[in-house]
Amino acid sequence: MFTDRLFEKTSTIWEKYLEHPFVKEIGKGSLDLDKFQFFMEQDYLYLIDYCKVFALGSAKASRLEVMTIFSDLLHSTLNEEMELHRQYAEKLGMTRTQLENSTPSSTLSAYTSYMLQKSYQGSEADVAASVLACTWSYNFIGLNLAQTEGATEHPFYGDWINMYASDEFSQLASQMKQLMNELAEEKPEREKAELEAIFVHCSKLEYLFWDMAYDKQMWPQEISS
Ligand SMILES: Cc1ncc(CO)c(N)n1
Repeated sequence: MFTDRLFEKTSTIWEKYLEHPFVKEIGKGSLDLDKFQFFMEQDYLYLIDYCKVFALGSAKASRLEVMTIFSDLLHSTLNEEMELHRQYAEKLGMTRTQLENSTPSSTLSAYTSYMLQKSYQGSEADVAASVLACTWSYNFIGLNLAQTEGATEHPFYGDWINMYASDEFSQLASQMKQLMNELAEEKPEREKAELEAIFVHCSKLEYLFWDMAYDKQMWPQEISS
């Protein structure tokens, strides 16, 4: 299957997610709150653009079935995944307005600009390739962290792990994989290679996003005003 090929191609990068200190410290429950807060602020902005990408998928869908998958993902991201961020923001003493108006980091811009550009320009298959690494890798990480002793019961980070390891989120990830397989099946090798390149690029950007969060990377000090 096409997604097996994608997984093989990115397995080294994906293994590195699990070794990343940000991910490991969420699992241990020891991650500094300020790093997590920075991550959630950037991730909320990320999810706003991610929703737009799903909307583009719906607009470009050739069949109602595909339109439904993209719109279901849009709906659950807006109402379930982003609700997790709103709840964490409340615990961290942030208002919704603050959450929506954070300054986008350079890594965030690089990531969402890339997904949006591929999705505006390309077909429904390009949209699927642009979002697949996101949905799938968070489920991969969530399921992995859920195996760590006590991680899902952690009073602060447990909710985050439970969201991405949940049956509902696993269902969304497998729907996306299935859709990618269906859409790639009929494509010539040249187009498959293009879809693979999008997936690899997004997988690398996912790694950069963990790095950005752990180091709370914004713009260089001298140009950040
Ligand atoms: C950066 C990033 N990738 C993927 C997901 C999963 O939806 C997320 N919340 N944030």
